[in-house]
Amino acid sequence: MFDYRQYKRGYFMPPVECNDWVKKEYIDKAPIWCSVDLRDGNQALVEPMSLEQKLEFFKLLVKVGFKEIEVGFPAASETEYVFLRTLIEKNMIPDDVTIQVLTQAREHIIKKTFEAVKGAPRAIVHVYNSTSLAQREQVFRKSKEDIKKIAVEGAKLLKELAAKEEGNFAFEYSPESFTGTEPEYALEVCNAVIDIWEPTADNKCIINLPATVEMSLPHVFASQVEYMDKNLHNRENVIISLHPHNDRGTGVADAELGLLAGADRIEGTLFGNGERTGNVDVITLAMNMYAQGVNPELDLSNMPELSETFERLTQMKIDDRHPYCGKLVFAAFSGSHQDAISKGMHYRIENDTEHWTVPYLPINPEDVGRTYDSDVIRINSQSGKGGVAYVLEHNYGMIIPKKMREDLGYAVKDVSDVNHKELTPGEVLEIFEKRYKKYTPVFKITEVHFRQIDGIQTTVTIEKDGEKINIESKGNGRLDAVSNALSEYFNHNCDICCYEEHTLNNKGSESSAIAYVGIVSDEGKEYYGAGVDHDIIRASIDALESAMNRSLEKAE
Ligand SMILES: CC(=O)SCCNC(=O)CCNC(=O)[C@H](O)C(C)(C)COP(=O)(O)OP(=O)(O)OC[C@H]1O[C@@H](n2cnc3c(N)ncnc32)[C@H](O)[C@@H]1OP(=O)(O)O
Ligand SMILES: CC(C)C(=O)C(=O)O
Ligand SMILES: [Mg+2]
Repeated sequence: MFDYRQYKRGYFMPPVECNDWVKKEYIDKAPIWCSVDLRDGNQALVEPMSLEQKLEFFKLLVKVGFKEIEVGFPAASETEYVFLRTLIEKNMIPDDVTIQVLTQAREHIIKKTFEAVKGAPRAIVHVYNSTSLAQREQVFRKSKEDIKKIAVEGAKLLKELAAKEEGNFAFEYSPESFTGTEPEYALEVCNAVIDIWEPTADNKCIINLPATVEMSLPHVFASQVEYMDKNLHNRENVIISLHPHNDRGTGVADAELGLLAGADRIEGTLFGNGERTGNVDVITLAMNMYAQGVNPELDLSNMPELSETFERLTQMKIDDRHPYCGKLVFAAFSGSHQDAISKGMHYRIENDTEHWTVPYLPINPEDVGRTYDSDVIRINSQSGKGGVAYVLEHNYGMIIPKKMREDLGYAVKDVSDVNHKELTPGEVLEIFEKRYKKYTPVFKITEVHFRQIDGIQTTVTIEKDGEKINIESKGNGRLDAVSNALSEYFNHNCDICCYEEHTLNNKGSESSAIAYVGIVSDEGKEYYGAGVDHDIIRASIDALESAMNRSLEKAE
């Protein structure tokens, strides 16, 4: 049954208008980040991570710069318990990192959690119970008062056990399923918890507002957060944390608007792994800040390493289009994008190396460990001359003349179209060489001599149909003289419409020159050739020879 009428909106708006967040334009500082990869991310995996895998993941999170890491639900399984004990007993928790553990608001589970966390230098104990209308009615079958009591009893037990234990404990409470909870009621429960914990400036507590299941447009969530922000008791000593999931595909928007609405902290995961459609993706959030000139306070400079480790440890796959880290997110196949990127890159070098403004690339791919060579301009049948020229320049130092680019662009596009495949830079070079270098189906120039008498006089020896022929001619310059010789002999126009040359710095060999020559045929069509030689005259004559051959071949 595909019937929309079975669904209705399950969220609740705050009782008063809460839309001050609308006036804020952007997020101006990084929130407190808390990774929940090892808990929420892990509980969503087909095969939760082993001890060794969790240890490696923990090190990765520390390297990225998380200062708060939810390491698990120690009452859940032996692996979770042993992992936590290993971190503590082997002193693996850096001084500036605080671990966090999750527990249901149930006495035996809270007690087991405190046992597990014994000896930790610092820990956030995170307790939760569901508060939504649906969970109250269907799962717990309890009144609002009874559900609040679960939270209050849990909060009391945390305080009591922490007082008995040696250690530096902070507390976090989540009204789980907050997004399906009436905001006034969520507020009442959270305030009851805060009143028990009595947080101070030196010992703040965390109230975590989860979008356990995303139920609304992100602006509704932001209004709910703002309502809590404005009405929580002892607000200055409370850290408001958000924990968005991504059921509607707007987890990032929830987090961003929620931060505008007053939140201080974000719980999320790398690449958005997590229950169902995932937790909010911390990488996208952080990179969104970074791309607006705000320090995200996470080091995401080696995205390929992060991606590889994540995929290996979780068996999850990062989508090719995943923001900032997918394989294709910096790739431009289409002609107009390539052209703009290529021009933007040149503009950057010539005008402003300090700021990144290249069209179509929100950030510099090199910032996250990607390369221009293989990641940005990629060639297929959607590509254009700008992209093809960029690939040759970037990979082989060839600066294709503007006039020649269209001819080359269509030649490359056609090959890709016919073969139905992307072309590597090497294959683009091969097309260039086949088409323009030493292209001699009609004749070959075997010798050229010049004499400087009354301009330039030349004898050009060509080989045609197995025969050697000497042609005498003259011109204003050497190339002009050879062009005249060919034109006269073949009785075919060979006017030069394009001539450019530059040195080619081939790694490992002496530098050579490349010349590009374009000629106009009798029918007014342009034909191009290229030549490479240590001697620039030789390179130019080779280029002219190829262009003339193509022109004659077409005329035949
Ligand atoms: C949104 C989230 O991600 S929340 C985190 C979810 N993560 C996990 O659940 C992973 C780890 N969990 C587990 O390993 C197990 O659930 C355990 C070990 C914690 C508990 O196991 P069990 O007691 O066997 O099972 P279960 O979780 O089904 O318990 C259900 C009971 O706890 C109650 N309960 C569930 N959550 C809570 C809570 N947060 N606070 C208080 N009671 C709760 C239920 O109402 C139910 O009560 P009932 O026995 O009276 O019907
Ligand atoms: C435990 C809570 C915070 C949770 O994971 C959720 O509500 O999504
Ligand atoms: Mg969650």
